[in-house]
Amino acid sequence: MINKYILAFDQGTTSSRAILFDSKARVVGVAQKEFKQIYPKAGWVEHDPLEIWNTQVTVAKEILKKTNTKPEQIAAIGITNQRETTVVWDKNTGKPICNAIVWQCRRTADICSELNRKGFQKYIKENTGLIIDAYFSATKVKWILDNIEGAREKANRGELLFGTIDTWLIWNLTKGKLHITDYSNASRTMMYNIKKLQWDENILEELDIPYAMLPKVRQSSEVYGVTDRDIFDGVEIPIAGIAGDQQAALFGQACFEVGTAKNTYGTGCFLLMNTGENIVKTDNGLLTTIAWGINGKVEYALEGSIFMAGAIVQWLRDELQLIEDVKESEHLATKVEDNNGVYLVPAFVGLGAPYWDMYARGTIMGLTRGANKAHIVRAALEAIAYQTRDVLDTMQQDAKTELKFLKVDGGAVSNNFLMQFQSDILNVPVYRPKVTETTALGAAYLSGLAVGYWNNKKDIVNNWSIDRVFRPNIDEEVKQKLYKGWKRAVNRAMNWETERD
Ligand SMILES: Nc1ncnc2c1ncn2[C@@H]1O[C@H](COP(=O)(O)OP(=O)(O)O)[C@@H](O)[C@H]1O
Ligand SMILES: O=P(O)(O)OC[C@H](O)CO
Repeated sequence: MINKYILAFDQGTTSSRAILFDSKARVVGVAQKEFKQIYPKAGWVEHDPLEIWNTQVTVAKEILKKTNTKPEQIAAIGITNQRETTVVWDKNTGKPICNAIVWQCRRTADICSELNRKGFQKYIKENTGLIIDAYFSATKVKWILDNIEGAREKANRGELLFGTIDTWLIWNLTKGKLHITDYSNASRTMMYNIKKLQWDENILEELDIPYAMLPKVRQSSEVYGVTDRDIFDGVEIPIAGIAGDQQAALFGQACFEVGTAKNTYGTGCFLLMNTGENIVKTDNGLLTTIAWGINGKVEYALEGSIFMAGAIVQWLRDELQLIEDVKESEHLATKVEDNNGVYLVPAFVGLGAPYWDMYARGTIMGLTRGANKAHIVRAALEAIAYQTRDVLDTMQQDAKTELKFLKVDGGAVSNNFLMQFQSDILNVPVYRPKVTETTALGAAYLSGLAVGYWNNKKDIVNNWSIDRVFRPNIDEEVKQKLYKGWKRAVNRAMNWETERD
């Protein structure tokens, strides 16, 4: 019998990846392609949807070739994606009517301020679990309909479709047969009612978004359909799992028990805690989100979304050119004894949880003549850990629970300095698993469960194993002083831009 594998598509903010997993959840191979980040104006971020599709399908084909795998050896495809990023395309031509508006894009801040002024905060929080912010898809769709020529008329005639990246990929994989998303992605749009489990008519009406544009919401693990024959050498591969990347990582980290949590360190940082079938009320800057829908049951999570994490290190590399490679950041940070009073507040696209300040901007504070580039690099890494502490403190308070350990994953967890400092500043052990591709793994599990490749969650728990544990090892007084400095620095960064700007 030929070996069967699961193919995961991990469509992230900076790259498209295809990862092949075997039944022990081992990575058989990875193919990855970066794509263009488009910054048309300060605070705006776009992607070309066609480039996203092309890079994703190219890496999928590449990984099959690289590992000598035939399409018929793929038991199922699981899809995970950068969330909230909004694509609107013409149903008849299949062509996007403009670039995708990326989750980080701030162009709809004023639409959000208007919703705030009209007093929609409570309704949005109670029904979508979210905080009104340019981060989520709803105002991005409104912006497209209001600003792209002819869009509103076409939408009213039922000719336009909206989708997050999962929806866009599946539409293309099935040549327009499926226009679907899953609960976890729908819950990030700010127009999905997470209590009633349906698109929210009141929000759609307020933003003037036609219902006909919206995808059908499905479970995160079920066979939705098959890939078009033209894509993988005449073979139809089942598409059987969908989840937003952060929820997929929660699944891949086997955080199935209520109160277990993971933090993913990629472009941003996303800390999610499983709250089971309960919607935990939070008024302190966290989000309530759908973790996944599986076997007819929907489970929820609390989320702290941090917009800039690993991306700060890329900025040090690409814009300041302080380092040549992101890996160098660890060496530089450990070359100095401490941050020398330097704080970097990475509010480049505003601040997410728990501050939610669309008008905050990046700052470097506490510079003196003694500050050198190693201090700035260290401050950048420390900022990732401080932001995580801000979120975790709030989460423990809201969920009325104390975390015993934090599971971590994502590109930046290879940085040992960052992981140790994270444990120090949280005062919680940090568990780094052997497979840190947990986002892709989560999508693989969701699809594998749907086709019987894996039997149940127990298989997943058994596959999870630790690479290294980082334990708190810092003087209490030093820790407190450091964190206090961070809080002061954040204060200075907040509200830098104003609505008028
Ligand atoms: N050794 C490292 N130290 C610090 N940051 C790192 C390191 N390796 C990778 N990163 C950061 O991790 C991010 C990439 O992680 P990844 O999980 O691939 O992100 P995404 O899915 O958001 O594209 C980049 O922002 C990069 O700067
Ligand atoms: O592409 P990532 O991994 O940074 O994830 C982006 C998030 O899904 C945004 O909500």
